[in-house]
Amino acid sequence: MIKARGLARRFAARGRTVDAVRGVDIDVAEGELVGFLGPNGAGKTTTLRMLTTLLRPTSGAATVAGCDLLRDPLGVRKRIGYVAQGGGTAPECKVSEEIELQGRLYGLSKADAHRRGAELTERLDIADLDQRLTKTLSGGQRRRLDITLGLIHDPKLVFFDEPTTGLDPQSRANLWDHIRRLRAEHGVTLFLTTHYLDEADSLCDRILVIDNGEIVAEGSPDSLKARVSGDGVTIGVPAESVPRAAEAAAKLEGAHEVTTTEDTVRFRVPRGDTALPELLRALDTSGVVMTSMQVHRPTLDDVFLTLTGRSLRDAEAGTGNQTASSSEVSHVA
Ligand SMILES: Nc1ncnc2c1ncn2[C@@H]1O[C@H](COP(=O)(O)OP(=O)(O)OP(=O)(O)O)[C@@H](O)[C@H]1O
Repeated sequence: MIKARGLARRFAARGRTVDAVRGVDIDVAEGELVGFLGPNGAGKTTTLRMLTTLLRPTSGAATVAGCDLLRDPLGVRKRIGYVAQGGGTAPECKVSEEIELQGRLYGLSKADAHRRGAELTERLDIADLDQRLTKTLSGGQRRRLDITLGLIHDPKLVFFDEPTTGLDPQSRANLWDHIRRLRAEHGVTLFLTTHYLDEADSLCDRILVIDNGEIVAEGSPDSLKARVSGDGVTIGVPAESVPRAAEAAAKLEGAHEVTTTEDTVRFRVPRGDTALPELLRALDTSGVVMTSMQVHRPTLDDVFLTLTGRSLRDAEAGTGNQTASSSEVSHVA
């Protein structure tokens, strides 16, 4: 469904150049649900905009839904759906009018637009909202309307840009269910961007991890997590015992990545559950009283940390969108 090779995009802004995407290869097979995961500013939206013909690549080539991205952008547009980050609904429009308008834009007859709209809103549990003004919808309802609009022309490949950003946890889980059902019942291929680790983990068959414009890892959530060697263990100890506790942890078989804070010791071991009794004995012998203990299976954040040396959460907080405020000087093709 998607085959991209060396896709790159450079922006020039205020005399500076930003290599937003640095030659990525992407393969997505029919029926897959693939997530594009990375921190703010990693290049997710830029890649998505290239794949959906909204932005011309600086270099590289791609086939999307059977059409050549550069030679046949119209063919690509007809065959794909795109659910953008902010959504595109007009606030004073009724839901039914918005759906009809979108259908007509894609060349459907009024009757077909209504039929298809009714089918989708029914599946997305917003069928009873068709007479409401779009500005009165909740965040979750609005996202489901955005999805209806993106799927009105029955595309076989749909791009979602951060589908659940801004939603509360319950609405997010609800939207995930809808997305899963769309795939199961319509056989749609889905490509979504996200910076939520739990979203990528629970929703996607396969994840591409992007950082700084480059794909740094790719695989199923489980296979990515299997790359992180071992469980993470964090123990709390009184400040004066930290050096002794760290020493005891480092002596455990297979222990690595031992780090300390003022009152905790963290490390990785192949099996956290079996290492703990041994650690407790060692701490006892050294006269250290443990105040708390946590063992966690590897997460996608650990994967990101292992790959880049930074936690995805820190990357979010720290380096985000350095040039977000710079004006765009390179325009959409
Ligand atoms: N029009 C533009 N002009 C200049 N720089 C841009 C432009 N669009 C994006 N960039 C820069 O390219 C880099 C990648 O941005 P992009 O929006 O693709 O990241 P992202 O991973 O989608 O981030 P987010 O999760 O915040 O949406 C960032 O450094 C961004 O500031």
